[in-house]
Amino acid sequence: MDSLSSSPLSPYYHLIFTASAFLLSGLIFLVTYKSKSKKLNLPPGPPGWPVVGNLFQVAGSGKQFFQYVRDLLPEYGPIFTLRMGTRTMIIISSADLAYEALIVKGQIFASRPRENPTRTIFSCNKFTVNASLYGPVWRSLRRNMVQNGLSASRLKEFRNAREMAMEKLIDRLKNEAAANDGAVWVLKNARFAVFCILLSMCFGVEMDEEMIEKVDQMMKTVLIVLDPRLDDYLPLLSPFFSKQRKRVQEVRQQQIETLVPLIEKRREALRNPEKHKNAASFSYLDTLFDLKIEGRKSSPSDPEIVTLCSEFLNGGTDTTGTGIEWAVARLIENPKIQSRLYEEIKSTVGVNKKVDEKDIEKMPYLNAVVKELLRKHPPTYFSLTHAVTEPAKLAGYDIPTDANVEFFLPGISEDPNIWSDPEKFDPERFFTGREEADITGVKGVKMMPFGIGRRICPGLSMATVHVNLMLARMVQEFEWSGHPDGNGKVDLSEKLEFTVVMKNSLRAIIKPRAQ
Ligand code: HEM
Repeated sequence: MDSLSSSPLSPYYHLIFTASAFLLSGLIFLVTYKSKSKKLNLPPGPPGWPVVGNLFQVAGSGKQFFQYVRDLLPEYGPIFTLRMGTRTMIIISSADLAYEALIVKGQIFASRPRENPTRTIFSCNKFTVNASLYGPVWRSLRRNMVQNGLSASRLKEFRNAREMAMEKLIDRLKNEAAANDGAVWVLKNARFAVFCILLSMCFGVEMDEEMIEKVDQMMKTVLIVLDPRLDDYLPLLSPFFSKQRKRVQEVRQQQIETLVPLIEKRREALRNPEKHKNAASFSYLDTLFDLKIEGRKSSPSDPEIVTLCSEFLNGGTDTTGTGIEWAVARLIENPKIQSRLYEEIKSTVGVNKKVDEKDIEKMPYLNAVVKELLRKHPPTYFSLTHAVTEPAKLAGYDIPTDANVEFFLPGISEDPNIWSDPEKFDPERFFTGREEADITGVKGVKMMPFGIGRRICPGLSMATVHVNLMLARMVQEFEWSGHPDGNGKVDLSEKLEFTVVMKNSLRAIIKPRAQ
């Protein structure tokens, strides 16, 4: 995701003239760059300008970045280069090349690129699972998250938290609908529900709704300041961004001040369990206090713990919420799919019992709807940015170690060469077994909403449970239809907001199901 999941750079477009003033000083860079890139056989790409490369073409195009990339595919094919100021981006959009890079040459393509200064501050100098270079720190942090935080047995322990969050979600929807002639906002409510689950898994302490809102608001503020700026691509311009740099420091401070009290509260609960009977018996945070990191003597500091907890919360909140928003939109657009799903729910759990996560495995149609959802609407259109650990080759081109290697996911999951009717939202393709796809990529790649290979999303299993469970509960309780403002129809336009959400946030009408 990195730079790619951001909004376009158009607000900075006026700075184009300022940038021109720097062209001269950038000439030295250009000469060095040219002599370096001459020796390299980089993938082709649209011709750019000196120093700034394709940066202003992208920013001035008026298109979202993913749209800009999508429009280049017919001309430049499955692997091409964009030069964004000092960054070289290599964009890969074919299943075969993704498989070759991330599975066959998985170890070489498993690292991350250098970060911009803002990200370095929030990642505590790459001390997170997602940002760390391929090496001992990544191994220690990832192993801890997968084996201690997100293992199957740990996931079971949080069943209660999931059930409570589902109850709260249904109540919130009922109350909102009652106050608004049946209308509810989908993304906001789904996001909140998953955030509650992740918060309780992360901190293991009780929180009232006000505190939950406060942490959520803070996380959103962090995402906003993480949006890339022009000086991330043209560091020469950084003197113009001192106000923004100050803001970054303030937000980081605010993040620490919001989360450290929760960390302290958990420490206290662990020290005095008899006084904190409502605290969970386990939390992700517990695994961080004395975590051993290969090659390091000290366990994580409080600011590092803040960063690791934020990663846990951020990784699963918007991604899952976005998935639910698109799922509901598709069910409104296709009432037959919605009825069929409801019929499956009724025939699996009956009318009096609420769907729980054990039922999900017995619902092949629900599973097919969710898989089709992740194919057609991968919540992030780019996987996180990769980098190679050593100079490499892909499709005969050079991949230098300082390049950002980006995987454009819809290029794969909507490829007409590997999918029939890829444009169509059609769960039937998976339900009937007409088409199949191994989501982990091990047996071959056809879609990769969670990435594949060594850096595959460690939250895959949990996230799949969350999406299935939430969707099943929402459909079990309510019949969903379009809002009268859109004449009952849904507008499927997209926009980038960390994840790719609906351009017009989905407002739906809900009607409780007759029991
Ligand atoms: C529907 C929900 C989710 C989607 C679509 C999703 C998608 C992704 C993608 C595309 C990547 C990048 C893989 C790569 O680098 O090639 C990723 C990485 C990651 N995800 Fe998720 N994710 C989801 C939920 C979660 C959850 C619930 C968590 C944890 C609580 C999580 C934590 C992470 C972490 C830590 C990484 C970095 C892994 C690494 O660099 O080794 N994600 N995810």
